[in-house]
Amino acid sequence: MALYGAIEGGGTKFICGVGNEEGAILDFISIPTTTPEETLGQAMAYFAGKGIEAIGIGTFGPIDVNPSSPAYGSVTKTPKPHWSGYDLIGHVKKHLDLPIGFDTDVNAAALGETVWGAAKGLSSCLYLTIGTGIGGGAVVEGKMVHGLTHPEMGHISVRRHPEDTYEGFCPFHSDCLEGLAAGPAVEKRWGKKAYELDASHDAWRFQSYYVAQALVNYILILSPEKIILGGGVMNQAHLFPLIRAEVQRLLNGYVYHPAVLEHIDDYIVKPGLGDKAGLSGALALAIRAAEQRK
Ligand SMILES: Nc1ncnc2c1ncn2[C@@H]1O[C@H](COP(=O)(O)OP(=O)(O)OP(=O)(O)O)[C@@H](O)[C@H]1O
Ligand SMILES: [Zn+2]
Repeated sequence: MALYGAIEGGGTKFICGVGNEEGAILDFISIPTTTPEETLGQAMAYFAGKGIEAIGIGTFGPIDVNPSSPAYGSVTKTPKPHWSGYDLIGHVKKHLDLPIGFDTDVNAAALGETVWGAAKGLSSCLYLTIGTGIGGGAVVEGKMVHGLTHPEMGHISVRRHPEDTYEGFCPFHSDCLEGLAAGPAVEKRWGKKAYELDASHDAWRFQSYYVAQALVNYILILSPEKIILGGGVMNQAHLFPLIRAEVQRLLNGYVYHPAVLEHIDDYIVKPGLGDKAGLSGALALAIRAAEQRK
């Protein structure tokens, strides 16, 4: 069976793996994210001699995902030191003469989930990660959503909880969704690590208030057939029922579909691919890139 390379590029680590078209990850390594040359140098050394047919890259952004743009495949303007403007695809091409699939980590994860995971068999799904930041990706009618650039679902505006006095930490918008509900916001607001807050803590009432508002907006705009919530903060599994109930409260019967009205436990779910959603998504990107070359 043919082998494919996958890279999940994150702010703290790059995970590189080799898998097959059944979605099996046969091997992977984790490389710390330092400078682009150092990190990608190690990644390219890993793939050398592995016999892969194509490579998929799902990465943190913002990135240029427009194939007709001169900067396609590069990181665009980011506050992250060393990475602004870096040509990721250019680096990979110097080492591997293969079809390359390229997208955001979250668009890749959404794709992987529709191919092998919780949204298998569906033509749409939304994947939201709530970690150090908040990022969302979506597949609609079988394709990742792109436009002017790529979606930036973490930075939407949400209504403030009336009891919340925390100013928010987003350097661009202060109290956007990410500024109020990513892991660092929870920790700064309460002065404790998120995993130290027990299930009855007010933190989770605030958290579900914000995340549910975001999901309601995504539901109303994109109408995804499945919503998948990943990222470190969602390890707090008790958030799922809180978020589902709040989504139903906010929609108030308006989206008249059994998925939302009756089967919401099966509509807003954790990743079917677990902590491999991003890497499997990159694998799915590689397979798509190989198919498009044919
Ligand atoms: N068990 C947990 N409970 C609550 N919060 C957690 C838990 N584990 C990690 N977090 C929080 O999640 C954040 C890290 O998220 P994650 O593990 O998804 O890493 P990440 O890849 O750096 O995030 P990002 O996708 O934004 O780059 C931290 O703010 C951390 O406090
Ligand atoms: Zn923001």
